[in-house]
Parts: sequence; structure tokens; C-alpha cells
Amino acid sequence: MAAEAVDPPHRYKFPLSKVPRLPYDDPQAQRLISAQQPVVLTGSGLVDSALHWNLDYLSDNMANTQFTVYQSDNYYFKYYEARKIPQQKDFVSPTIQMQMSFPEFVEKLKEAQCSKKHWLYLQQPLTEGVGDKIVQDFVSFNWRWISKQQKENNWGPLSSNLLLVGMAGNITPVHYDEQQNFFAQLRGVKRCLLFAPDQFKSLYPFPVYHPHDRQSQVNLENPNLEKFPKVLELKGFEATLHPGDVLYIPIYWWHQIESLPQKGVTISINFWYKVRNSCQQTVTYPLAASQKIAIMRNIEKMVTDALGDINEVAPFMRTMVLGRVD
Ligand SMILES: C[C@@H](CC(=O)O)C(=O)C(=O)O
Ligand SMILES: [Zn+2]
Repeated sequence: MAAEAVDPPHRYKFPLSKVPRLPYDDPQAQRLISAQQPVVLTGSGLVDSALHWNLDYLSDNMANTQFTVYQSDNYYFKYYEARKIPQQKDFVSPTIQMQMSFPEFVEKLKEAQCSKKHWLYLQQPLTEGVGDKIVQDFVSFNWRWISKQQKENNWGPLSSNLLLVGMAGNITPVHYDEQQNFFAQLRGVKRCLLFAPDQFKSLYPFPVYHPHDRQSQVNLENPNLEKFPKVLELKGFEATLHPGDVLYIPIYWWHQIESLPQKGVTISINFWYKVRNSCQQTVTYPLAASQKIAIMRNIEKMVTDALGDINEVAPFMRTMVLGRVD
């Protein structure tokens, strides 16, 4: 039987180097994690106890839990903070957020795969209320290894494990998170693009008070180069994740994650860790780009609170900067 014609992975307008791929116990892998550099770890066994998860198994063992499912008219799932919508009068939610059982999700998934009219993405923190078999699989994760990572790198507490079940072709557009992330792939194949925090200028993030805070305004597949010309200066990394792979996504690193087309439904679980509050960390100069992002965020929040009107923030910041351009 002829192999399925698989679309070549999308070619972007900027260079992409490969994220290093190393055995999880390789000292070089440890050095990259300590240096807050991305790395794909193989052989960690982190989620081996869940590599058998598929739609049927999850339907059978999560039947009584309600899940958050996003629906999109295209294959993009740009995250938005609902609590910030009232401040942004003209905001239009790019996805519809629904609640449903896992069996209902599987049914809607099958319909969407046939109709090709919309896409679905289940995204739900794994908490109590799941079936006993899921709990057994969960407690059998390689917690010894990941807790050692958390301790050795002085990370804060585990904040959540997000279960992600996506359709082939889904894309979570480029954004950064304020947490350390071990991203584990269970089923299907995901292509991840990553950009260092110092690429901030080329990714044009939304304002902090915007519902799309932490998201880039740029569509990387079809960038508006008039509005966002520095996209052409982007230098990125890419990694392809197969079941069992774990990608370390450092805090403040930009990332775009795609469920490869024609590779079927994807299942992933992330491990998000808060950072310890900065008073416990010694500050060394020159500041890292990630530290400068934290400073920029705090300044934008202070100015927004002080002005009391989000429409005054941009003119205020422009006045402040233009008065000092060298
Ligand atoms: C939700 C995930 C993206 C994806 O898997 O679609 C992500 O951005 C993260 O784990 O930080
Ligand atoms: Zn993310």
C-alpha cells in the first residue's frame, strides 16, 4: 500500500537548529537543564507507565470526570486569560471552551475528523476524580528522577500536570510560560519550535493586561512582515517528540507546539514547576534575558495599575522611551 502522502513539515522564514537529543542520564543533559537550555531527554521512563494510554483506555477509566475541551474553526489554539477580557472591549475569543466527559470528547473528535469543519483540543489538569487505573499509572511515573531534577535545580513546587489530547494538525501558537516545564509525549508525534527569551523583540508579545498576555502577535506560518519585520531576525530551535520523549522547556522560552498532520491523535502530559521567589536567588550581572522579561512585565503591570487606563499605557511608555532614545 502506497505510504500516505505526508505533508512535509512547514518550512518557516527563519533558521531552526535542532534541540539536542540526549539520554536522560547523560551529564551533558544535566548541564543543559542547569543552564536553562532546552533538551530532549530519552530513556527517562518518566511516563512509561502511561505509554499505553489511548482514547479507549482513557474513556474507560475517566468516564466520570468533566474535561475542558477547546474548539477552534482553524487548527490554531491560542491561549487567552478570560479574566482579562473585560479590559479588552474588542477582544474576540479565538476558541470556544466547553466541558464534557471523555467519551463525549471522543465522539466529537470523530465527528470533527470527518467534517474537517473544526478542530478540538482537550486540555485538563490531572487531579483527583480520575479512575483507579489512571491513578496507578500516574503514581508509577518516574517521580524519583523528576523530583531530583526539581531539587537539584532549586525549582519551586509542581504546580500542575496538564493532560493534552489533540487532533492531528493542532497548533498551540508561539508563547512563553512563567514556569519550568518537563513536557512528556505519550502518543502521536509533536513538532516543537523554541526561541530563547532574548528573541523577545522579534516575537512582539501582546501587552501584559491583554487576554493574550504571554502570546506572540505573530503568526509564524504567515507573518505580517510589515507589522512585525523583526520576525526575519528570528533564530529558533526545533524538536520532534515521539512517545517516551521528554522535552525540557525552560521558563520564559518561547515555544510553538504542533501535532503533526497525518500522525494521528496526540497525547501529552506536561509537568509545570513554579520558580522560587527571587529574594532567595542571588542576582548576578549582566542580567539574563529571562530576568529582563520579568522586569519588563513588572514595569508594564505597575504602569498599567498607576495609569488606571490601559489605553494610556502605550502612549505613556512611548513618551518615556522616545524621550531617551540615544
Ligand atoms: C499546552 C502546551 C502546548 C501543546 O502541547 O499544545 C504548552 O504550551 C506547554 O506545555 O507549555
Ligand atoms: Zn506553553
